[in-house]
Amino acid sequence: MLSQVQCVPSSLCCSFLSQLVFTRLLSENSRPQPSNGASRDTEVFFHGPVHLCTAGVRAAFVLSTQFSQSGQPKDYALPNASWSQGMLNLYNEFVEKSKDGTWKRIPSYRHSSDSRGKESYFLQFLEGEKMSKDTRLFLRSLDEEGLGFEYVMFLNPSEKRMVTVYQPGPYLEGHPGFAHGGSTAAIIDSTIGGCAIFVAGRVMTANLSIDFKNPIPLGSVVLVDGKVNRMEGRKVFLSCQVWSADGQTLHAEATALFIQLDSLSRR
Ligand SMILES: CCCCCCCCCCCC(=O)SCCNC(=O)CCNC(=O)[C@H](O)C(C)(C)COP(=O)(O)OP(=O)(O)OC[C@H]1O[C@@H](n2cnc3c(N)ncnc32)[C@H](O)[C@@H]1OP(=O)(O)O
Repeated sequence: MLSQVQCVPSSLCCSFLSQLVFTRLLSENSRPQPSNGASRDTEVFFHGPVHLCTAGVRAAFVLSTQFSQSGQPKDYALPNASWSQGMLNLYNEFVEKSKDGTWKRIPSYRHSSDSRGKESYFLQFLEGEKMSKDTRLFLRSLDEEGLGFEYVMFLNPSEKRMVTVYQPGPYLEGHPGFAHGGSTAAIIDSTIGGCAIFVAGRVMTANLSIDFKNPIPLGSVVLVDGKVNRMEGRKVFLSCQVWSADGQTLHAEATALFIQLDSLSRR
């Protein structure tokens, strides 16, 4: 099957009120699912008015889950209870590879305003843009662990390569039991987007072409492996493959063109 995907939105803009409504929808209608199994019980419906009391409690919950106990922004690229053993194994493998500096784990925050960690050079370019504190980065837009995009990225600077250890959750369902192709496109776009930002600073996706080879079961673990192939002026050419954790199944292959938005070159 050959499909072309262009233009994946990079962020979701949520007002505070819509966050409250959204978190209530989640609390009323969803139950965290075991991440190692596909779930069909993932549709969200609105049943009634939002009670302020409940919303307040939910808001407090949301805020408390976005910050660690030290008050620092929560780094979402660390293991949580929804990660399967397969996810942990791949994560540990790359943590091990990071000990000599070859690879570098990329921290990941929910809001653009959380992007000031010392290693978050990928996201610093957002600081100059007018985004409110309530603006959520697309792949981190859910409040509960394991439902959507669970992932951690590792950068290999010398190879201009980024791998993402990725476990799609039940909210990303397309065909029953499998990840929607748009969600696969989003994780590919973000993985190679990180590569492109690393070599070229501020960039946008101009073209993303994906061959979907085999469906990705929800709750399974895949490795998204992207790299920069070459740069020509402002054009950054990249490629990416999505493999099952055991390396036996090629789920998707992609090529992409990103365009550098200004002359700021980071490498
Ligand atoms: C770790 C943290 C993780 C976090 C990392 C987070 C990463 C997030 C990644 C998300 C990225 C996105 O989804 S971004 C959202 C989706 N993308 C967009 O919305 C982009 C919309 N398009 C645009 O804004 C524009 O078209 C641009 C910026 C792409 C290009 O406009 P421009 O700057 O005026 O450049 P332009 O002169 O048109 O083109 C420059 C050169 O590129 C070529 N070019 C332009 N577009 C194309 C194209 N589609 N296919 C072929 N070639 C093209 C032109 O021919 C030209 O070549 P020559 O004549 O020089 O040879």
